[in-house]
Amino acid sequence: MTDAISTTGLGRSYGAMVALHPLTMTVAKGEVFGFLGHNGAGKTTTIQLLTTLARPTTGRASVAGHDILSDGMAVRRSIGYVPENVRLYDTFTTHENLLFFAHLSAVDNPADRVAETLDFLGIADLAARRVGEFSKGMRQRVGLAQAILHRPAVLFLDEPTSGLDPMGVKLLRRVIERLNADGMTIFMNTHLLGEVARTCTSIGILSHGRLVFQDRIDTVNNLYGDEQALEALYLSVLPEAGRAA
Ligand SMILES: Nc1ncnc2c1ncn2[C@@H]1O[C@H](COP(=O)(O)OP(=O)(O)OP(=O)(O)O)[C@@H](O)[C@H]1O
Repeated sequence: MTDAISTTGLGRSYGAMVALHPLTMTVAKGEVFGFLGHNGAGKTTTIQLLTTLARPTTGRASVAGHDILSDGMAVRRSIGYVPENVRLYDTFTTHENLLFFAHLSAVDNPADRVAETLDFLGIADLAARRVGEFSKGMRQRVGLAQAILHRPAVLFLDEPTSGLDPMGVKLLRRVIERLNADGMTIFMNTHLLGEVARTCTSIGILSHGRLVFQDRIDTVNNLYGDEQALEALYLSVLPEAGRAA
């Protein structure tokens, strides 16, 4: 299997509102895929379908080799997901939260795995603190720890940099690189073109629920050069965004 994600005509409507028009695309194993698009373009909807949190109204998809409709449990076991607003148990400490999730996902040696994951992310100092008192950026980091506890094949990140300070963004970039170097495929929704140019190996751009661009980032960089040029590409496929800018 070479594709981490494969969709065929995958779509979702809410009543008359089409959030995602039938989407056919693949993300190869080992990619860091950046999913771009304006507010309301359908990025979160796509992640919700691929993580089995929402059911498609058309089409199908497989994630880590498992069908999202017929084998949702296997999909959920193979993925990690950090939503834009991480949900944690506020009265528990970081360690208690992670231990709980480690038991839920039946990892071997849960306490060791929690400690390793906290060390890996450089947040061991948060272990004994209660999550309810954390800033958004701190919660994001604990959410990321939770998402990678079971070493998923595919990691979904929805706006992972929102709430992070510049140092946090830099640390996240390094974490993504290290996870990817270990073979994890990363699928991230983001608005930060600079991060995409630096971190991603391929990109897709959604506009009003339709995929309007997909290519490898080195091709984009060769064609368009630097970050400003990626912005120019982005605005050229989203003409209405260009007018608003
Ligand atoms: N549960 C829902 N009920 C009705 N409409 C919805 C629902 N969820 C999403 N939508 C609509 O689907 C469209 C796509 O939303 P989505 O959240 O996927 O966009 P997005 O690209 O993630 O946006 P953002 O960058 O602002 O997070 C929007 O028009 C949104 O209003």
